[in-house]
Amino acid sequence: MILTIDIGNTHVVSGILTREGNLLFKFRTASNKNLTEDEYFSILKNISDFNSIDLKNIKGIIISSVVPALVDIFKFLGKKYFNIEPIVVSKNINLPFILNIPTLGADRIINLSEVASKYLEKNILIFDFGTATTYDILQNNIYIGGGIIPGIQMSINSLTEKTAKLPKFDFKIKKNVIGKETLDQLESGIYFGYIGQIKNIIEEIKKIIPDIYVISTGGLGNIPLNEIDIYDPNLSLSGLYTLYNLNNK
Ligand SMILES: Nc1ncnc2c1ncn2[C@@H]1O[C@H](COP(=O)(O)OP(=O)(O)OP(=O)(O)O)[C@@H](O)[C@H]1O
Ligand SMILES: CC(C)(CO)[C@@H](O)C(=O)NCCC(=O)O
Ligand SMILES: [K+]
Repeated sequence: MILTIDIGNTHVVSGILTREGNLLFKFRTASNKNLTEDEYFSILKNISDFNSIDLKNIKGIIISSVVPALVDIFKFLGKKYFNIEPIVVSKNINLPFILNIPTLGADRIINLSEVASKYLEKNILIFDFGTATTYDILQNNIYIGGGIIPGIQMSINSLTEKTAKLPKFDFKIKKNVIGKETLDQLESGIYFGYIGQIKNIIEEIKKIIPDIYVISTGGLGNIPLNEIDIYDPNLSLSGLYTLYNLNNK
């Protein structure tokens, strides 16, 4: 079995897959810099027991992180509990696409790796709706660039934290762009405003690459937009597995 660990700014998403790549289960923990490798292991052990998985079968670990302070904790975990030196995703490992931009986040590298190996013939645009929303473009298997905007939850949080009278609310699909009460107005504004940003970005990119195939991922990526061709909530996890196989000597 293989353990995949995707460390984001809000959540760490871990997965356990069979050697053949079947996902047995995945779980989310907060990206807590104060947690030790022992505390994280006890969470992993509990959830594995619940799923009747014997962790002694783990033979490989791969980590991607956009939080530098959290990488060591998971490397320690690998060594202490599994006697494994985890593979850490960076631009310096074997990648199935060409990457010439040195600053790209590891979470974006894993998404790109998965689409590069899965959709060999296509030009691809990936949206990832995490803490930040990112978009990335792969053309002829070369990473040509992308963009970064505030995440949906982050936009909601800053709007309600910086104002005395605006209540907390959840992102949800709305029919009315004209809101009535405050809550209704917040929901409508964020929904149509956010969707509008995404539509406009896709429209502008299609002026440059008309035949681009659009994939979305991330917890809030399941937004109903005709412009998005598919939603793949496990893109990051599959990407980690793909990179494990490319880099496991
Ligand atoms: N399994 C889930 N159940 C309920 N909500 C979810 C689930 N997964 C994601 N979400 C929601 O979607 C949001 C985005 O999730 P995602 O895992 O893509 O990114 P994140 O954890 O917020 O950010 P990052 O990956 O940058 O840490 C979460 O903040 C959460 O509100
Ligand atoms: C943009 C985020 C925060 C998205 O998680 C992450 O990918 C990151 O910190 N990236 C580093 C900068 C870059 O991707 O260009
Ligand atoms: K993520």
